Amino acid sequence: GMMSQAWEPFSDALANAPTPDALLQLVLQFAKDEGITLGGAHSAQVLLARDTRPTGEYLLDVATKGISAIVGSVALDMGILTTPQLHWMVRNKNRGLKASEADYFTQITESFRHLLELTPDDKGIDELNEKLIVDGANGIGGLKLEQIKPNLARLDILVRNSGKEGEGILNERCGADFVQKEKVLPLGFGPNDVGVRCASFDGDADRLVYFHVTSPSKTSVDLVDGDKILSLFVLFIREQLDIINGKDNKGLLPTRFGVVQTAYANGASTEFLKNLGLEVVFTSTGVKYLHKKALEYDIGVYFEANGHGTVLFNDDFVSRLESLTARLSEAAGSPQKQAALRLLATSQLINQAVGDAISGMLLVEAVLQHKRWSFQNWCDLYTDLPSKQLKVKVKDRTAIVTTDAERKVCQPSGLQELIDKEVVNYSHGRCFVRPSGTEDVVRVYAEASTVEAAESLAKSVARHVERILGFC
Ligand SMILES: CC(=O)N[C@H]1[C@@H](OP(=O)(O)O)O[C@H](CO)[C@@H](O)[C@@H]1O
Repeated sequence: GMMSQAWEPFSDALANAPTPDALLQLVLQFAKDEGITLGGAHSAQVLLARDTRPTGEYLLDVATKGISAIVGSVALDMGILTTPQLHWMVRNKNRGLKASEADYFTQITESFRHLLELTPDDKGIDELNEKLIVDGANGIGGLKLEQIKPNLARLDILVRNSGKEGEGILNERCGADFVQKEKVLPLGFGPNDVGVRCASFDGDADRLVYFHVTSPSKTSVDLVDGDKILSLFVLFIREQLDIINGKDNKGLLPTRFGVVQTAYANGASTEFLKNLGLEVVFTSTGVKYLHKKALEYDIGVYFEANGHGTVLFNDDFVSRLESLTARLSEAAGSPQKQAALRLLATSQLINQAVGDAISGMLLVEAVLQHKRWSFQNWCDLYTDLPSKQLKVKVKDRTAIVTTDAERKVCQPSGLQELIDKEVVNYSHGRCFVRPSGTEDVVRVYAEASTVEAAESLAKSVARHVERILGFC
């Protein structure tokens, strides 16, 4: 799982230790405070993996030395992997399950095949729907996808920016972050791709977005971001739960089904989900918050708009689901049994440890085939409100303190009132500011009914932030 948040100050202190001796003292003090016996009977296995960048080997070497310096701990080099593969391995190892890369591939390709077998008979697939072009961001995800491609039935996948030697630089003008933020074609895509379904991974393959090339003469794309991927998953899971439980959720498998978003979720997606009668909750930005919240449900779906997310199935719920499928064994072809089997296969396919572009993509593909939906059907679920994000460099970004899942500012006083005064001038206006957790900037996000209005709202609020916090 995620590192305990209470340990974050310690990890910050470690990273900033001024001397080797200070570092040693920090480790000793921390071990004492936390009651950790160093060099005791308990050993620790630390699983390491790296990406394709030239720095990888050096980093692996120093990490191995660091781990070996702690008596009783052993470093295991798992090779070159995507981030979600490594998370999956750690989770499986801690549960005493098979945890090799071959096991990962077998699990996702088998559960994908199983889901396709459970597609209703009357629903076929046309040729266009089988075609999928994937932008691998010149990272590790494209290489891994090439490996499993031959084992994926009913999918004709072409990988570009595949990470092969010499094809391009990691994340440069390609990848999920680029496509989602810039809303333009990644390198290697062009007029010949009009009408074909395309997906973009990020460099370490933990984010996924989809897009369509709109016209041969334009570089802009129709984007399907994390919010719409979440909405597709939610519709599919709800459909299966409704088959099992009826619309009142009082049937064979009463289920607590929750959806978790952040303030960056497009307002149109939240409205869409609420109109389905779903419980939508908000957390602060960052997967560690979303993941924790999603664990509170029998089935918890979370996504950041940037394409990072997954679907979590609670262990008890999976046991109930398994015994239900066993009980329904007499009626193998019954709709309820089929729906229960689809949920089980979904829990096997989608990574339970962290967001995973490869397994997420396979679930998208299985659901589109299940629903017999084109990319356009999916796009038309709802229309995104235009939005704009800006970064403001200030003297001290931590002067901004937020509340209500970062949607309101409580410090410095007066700033929230200024934002509110701007927002009322815009139809469908929404705006929030927060200090970034990964860059030394304040992020401004605005939404409104037109692109121009969203930009203008974001700029007005950015000016207030600069004035109050001091531009730098
Ligand atoms: C607006 C945005 O995209 N924020 C990103 C970014 O966090 P910030 O705290 O906004 O810098 O990096 C995080 C880690 O990758 C990611 O989880 C998050 O969604």
